[in-house]
Amino acid sequence: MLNSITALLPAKNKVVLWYACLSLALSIALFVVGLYVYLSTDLERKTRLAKTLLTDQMADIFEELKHITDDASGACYNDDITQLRRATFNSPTFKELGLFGDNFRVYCSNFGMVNIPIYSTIVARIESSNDRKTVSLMRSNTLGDSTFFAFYQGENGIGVNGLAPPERFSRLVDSVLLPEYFYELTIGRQVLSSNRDGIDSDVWKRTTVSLDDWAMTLDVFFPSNLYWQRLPTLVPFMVIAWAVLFFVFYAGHLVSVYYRRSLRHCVRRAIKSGTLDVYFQPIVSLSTSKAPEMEALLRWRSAHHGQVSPLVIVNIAEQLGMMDELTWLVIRKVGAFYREYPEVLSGINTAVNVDRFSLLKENFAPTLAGILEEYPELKGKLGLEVTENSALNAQELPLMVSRFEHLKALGVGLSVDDFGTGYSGLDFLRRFPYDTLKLDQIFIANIDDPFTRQVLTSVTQLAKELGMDLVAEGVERQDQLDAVKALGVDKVQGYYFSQPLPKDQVIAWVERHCRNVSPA
Ligand SMILES: Nc1nc2c(ncn2[C@@H]2O[C@H](COP(=O)(O)O[C@H]3[C@@H](O)[C@H](n4cnc5c(=O)[nH]c(N)nc54)O[C@@H]3COP(=O)(O)O)[C@@H](O)[C@H]2O)c(=O)[nH]1
Repeated sequence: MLNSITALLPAKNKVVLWYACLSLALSIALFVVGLYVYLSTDLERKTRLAKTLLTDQMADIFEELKHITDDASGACYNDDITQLRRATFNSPTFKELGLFGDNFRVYCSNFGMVNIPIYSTIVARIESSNDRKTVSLMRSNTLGDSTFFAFYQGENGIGVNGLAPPERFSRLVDSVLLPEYFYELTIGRQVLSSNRDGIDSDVWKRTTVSLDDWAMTLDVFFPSNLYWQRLPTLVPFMVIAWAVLFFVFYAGHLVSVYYRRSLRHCVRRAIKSGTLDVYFQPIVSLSTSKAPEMEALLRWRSAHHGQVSPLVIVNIAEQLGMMDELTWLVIRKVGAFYREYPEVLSGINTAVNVDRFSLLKENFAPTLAGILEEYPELKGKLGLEVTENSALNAQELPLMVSRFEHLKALGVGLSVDDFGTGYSGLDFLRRFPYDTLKLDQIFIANIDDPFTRQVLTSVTQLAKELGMDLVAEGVERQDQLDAVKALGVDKVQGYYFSQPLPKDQVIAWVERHCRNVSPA
């Protein structure tokens, strides 16, 4: 049903409605389950507390009785009666106290001299208990039915029994468990205190603890109506929790949307999913008027950020440590391009830009060899363009030479990109077996400048002497083309001939210009 409602709403409202429903369901669940857990835990905790209080109370009672036997004379003199009366008056529990002898007959009480036999079952329990004490629940002449009795016999044979109405004994339990819980406190099978009759609903949980020394058992019940009475009182808190959860979810949603739409995240996703595009820019040979080479260049239109410059993508990939992944992605796309158009591309090489730090890595050449196995169409057709944007240190220099040799052995061509702007000086050219030197477009843009022209003349001569191909990048106009021609540069890349093009357009371009290359 929610689906059919949300189908009618605009996207933003749908999200709000979903989070509102989710947070409402969670806050209800939180309080519904939480209340049950709370009451169950509370029941356990209060039952344990009641047991502790009962145990302490028993200890106090017998301490009280012991004092009385310590001072008793063994007869029922006035002093004994007075002492019993005083003790009864001061006792928090007992309403009546009596003394008994080793024949287990009560001979003296706070009311005067008496002669009452103690039941044989109780005598047996006193005699069998370790410290000669027991409790019982029975009828007494003075306090009536269900009187709580405690018996203690001292080492001198004189014993004392204390009588109390059960509620005097159980008031501590009441103070802990009432009014929430129902309970039943029994001695043996006799009920000492209980409000169990009041349970008028299902019992959801029952906890039982025992005071084994006294055969006392405390049963505590958690009735369902306690739960249903409490639940409505939590509604205001549920509403607050709903609002808080909604705020947290919605804020989390906005943060995640912001993150997912961030350029960094979009670039990562595009690299992972391989949704970046590769365009191709022809490099034209002036001597043959054909395009024997192309440069593969990244292109990407993001749904959220529009057209993103390859420089930005490369920069983010560097920060994310994904440069290798990016390089392999581009090379595979070039491989797939060759597989798609084997005939048109049969005489054309393609260069891919590579980060110098990727080249230094031990696994670079082996991984590239693996890709060349994957795309045999690329063998002998792939070139790498390396820009020297930072100087190599003493350890990197020999390493780079060996990496270059490995790559050459794979049949991969190597070009110095942007020559003249980075660290690619003359010493650099001497050390590395580059095939091609690409003049940076800044020189072509300033080709009218006499000093620039002087530099270009020297570089062109040097490239020829070293047996390297020379490519002039960034040729846009006829005068620039004439100038590079005059310098003796053979290969030209630039908008004068073509912009970087998507694969189907570059195929059309190659087919159109395969014989005669003219300006775009
Ligand atoms: N590691 C990788 N780096 C890459 C990859 N693809 C691109 N890049 C790097 O981004 C730089 C910018 O590339 P791009 O915006 O594509 O610019 C190239 C050409 O479009 C541009 N060009 C070519 N002819 C002309 C011209 O006549 N005028 C003009 N204003 N610009 C022109 O020059 C850039 C050529 O790049 P390069 O030869 O590499 O210097 C680019 O420099 C790369 O470093 C990639 O896959 N991996």
